[in-house]
Amino acid sequence: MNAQSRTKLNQTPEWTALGKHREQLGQTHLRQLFADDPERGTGYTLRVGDLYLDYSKHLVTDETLRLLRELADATGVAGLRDAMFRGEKINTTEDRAVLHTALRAPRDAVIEVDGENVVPAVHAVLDKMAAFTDRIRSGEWTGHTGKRIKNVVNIGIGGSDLGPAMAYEVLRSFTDRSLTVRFVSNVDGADLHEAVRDLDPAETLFIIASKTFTTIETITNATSARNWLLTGLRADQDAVAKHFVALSTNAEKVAEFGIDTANMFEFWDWVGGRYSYDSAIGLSLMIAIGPDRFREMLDGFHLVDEHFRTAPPEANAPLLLGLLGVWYGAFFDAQSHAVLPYSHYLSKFTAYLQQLDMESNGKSVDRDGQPVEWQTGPVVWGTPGTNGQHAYYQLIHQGTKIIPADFIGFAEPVADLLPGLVAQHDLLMANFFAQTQALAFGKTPDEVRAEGVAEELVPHKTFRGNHPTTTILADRLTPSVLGQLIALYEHKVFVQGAVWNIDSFDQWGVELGKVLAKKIEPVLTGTAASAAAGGGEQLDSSTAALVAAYRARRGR
Ligand SMILES: O=P(O)(O)OC[C@H]1O[C@](O)(CO)[C@@H](O)[C@@H]1O
Repeated sequence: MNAQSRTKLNQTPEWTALGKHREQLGQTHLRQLFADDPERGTGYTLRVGDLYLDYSKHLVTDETLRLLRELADATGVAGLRDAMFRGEKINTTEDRAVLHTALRAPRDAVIEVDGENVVPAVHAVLDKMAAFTDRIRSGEWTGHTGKRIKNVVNIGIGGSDLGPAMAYEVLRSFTDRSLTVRFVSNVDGADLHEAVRDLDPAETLFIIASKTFTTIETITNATSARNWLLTGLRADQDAVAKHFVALSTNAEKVAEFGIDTANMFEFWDWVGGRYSYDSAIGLSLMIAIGPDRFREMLDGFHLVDEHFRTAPPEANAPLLLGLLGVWYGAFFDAQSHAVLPYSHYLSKFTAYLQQLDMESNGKSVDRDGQPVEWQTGPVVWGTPGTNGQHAYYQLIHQGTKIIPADFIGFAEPVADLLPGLVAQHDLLMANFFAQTQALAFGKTPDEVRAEGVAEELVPHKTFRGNHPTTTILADRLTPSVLGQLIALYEHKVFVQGAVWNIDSFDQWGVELGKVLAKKIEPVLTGTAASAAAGGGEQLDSSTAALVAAYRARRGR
């Protein structure tokens, strides 16, 4: 559908129909929905690759799902999806194709951007990464002094950090334990300090990951890392070649920094930063888990890409998850979405999803630049489940807000868990199943009374239930399963952006802060033309007072 001629979302008949349906649904309880349909727990499920997805504990009926699919039809989700897979420039504000799906396409696929098949270049870079990985892991690649590389430090931020840092944690049990792999992102010097303080520079490889190679945090940390290395080795610039490689789209800036472009692993402007960890940005991960495991992960991504592209709407998992989010945002006023993994290895999973979802769909104008009149992306949050149970679950169970949540768990513990710890997995998973049950069905006042609870405590011990959750269960956390999970969320975010008619692939909202920081920094250091006046810029009275207090504390 042409964005220019598109009817506003909240003026479509499909939206109106959903609104009416919501009114009819009223306070209908999940207890009722389950009582009405004994097959609900098995019927409202999908299987995608290795993922078993249960959406029965959602506040939906067959009619809700039908109306939501009609909304997807009316808003042209399938058309936009096909345009994305074809390599059309659907990121209109940046005039770019959106082709992270090409990063995991098989060698013989043909995907064209501006008339050129991009798949051979994708595989050429993957092959180059694999060859480099093998040289590092075998010890063939040595540092400037001839020592074997034992430490790998990835320096990047946002999409050039969160993906590999998350996936490294997730796949720890598949990593080469003889290598130390660390991730530095924060421009706070403490981050780099803690990452390198116990490392031998002669054994350390820095991977500078930056799509643009202009990101101030990354270039600042990379420069400091270079100084640390050269000082530690008492070497000159020549040492850089054996200790620094770059992951970037910008060869000119890489060369300017002093990294040989032969040691650069390329990607392309049609890979968004938050969609990039299966590109060259994943090099640190590939070094940690090896090329074969990395390719298994890509196959997992591809499996879900194909599912999203070809599965019918009623069995299409990303479509379903995306539409459920639209439903709660629009018709239940849900403001946030919790992602609660029951796996310690997924401890950085939600942080990764925050960028994926919130940088993509945190928009308030539509594709034509008109203000939207409906909720867009939710606040995404969460930490591993059992820890959350002893912290914020109270609010999810008994607070005043509705917080749809995803529960992610695995039937088997990871392969190399110490034998004595394997038994704990049943307890972990008992909590996993118990929580979605408690959230859905709650505990009525009568049930509380039946336990002999004093009347004045009954309201406090009642759980109203009816809190919607999705359960995602897989047999085991493997590289392929990780790829499947990430692709599932990528496409869910895509579906929501398509329905809301926003550009999910730009991120103009990060720019203003960057520009202002550039202006304020010389004021802090006293190198601005007129520090008091904000380097020629008039600071507002609050910021001016804060800056003055800072400068005074630093003796300036
Ligand atoms: O890879 P780069 O160019 O250093 O950018 C890092 C991150 O900065 C952002 O542009 C936001 O500032 C993200 O979209 C991106 O992932």
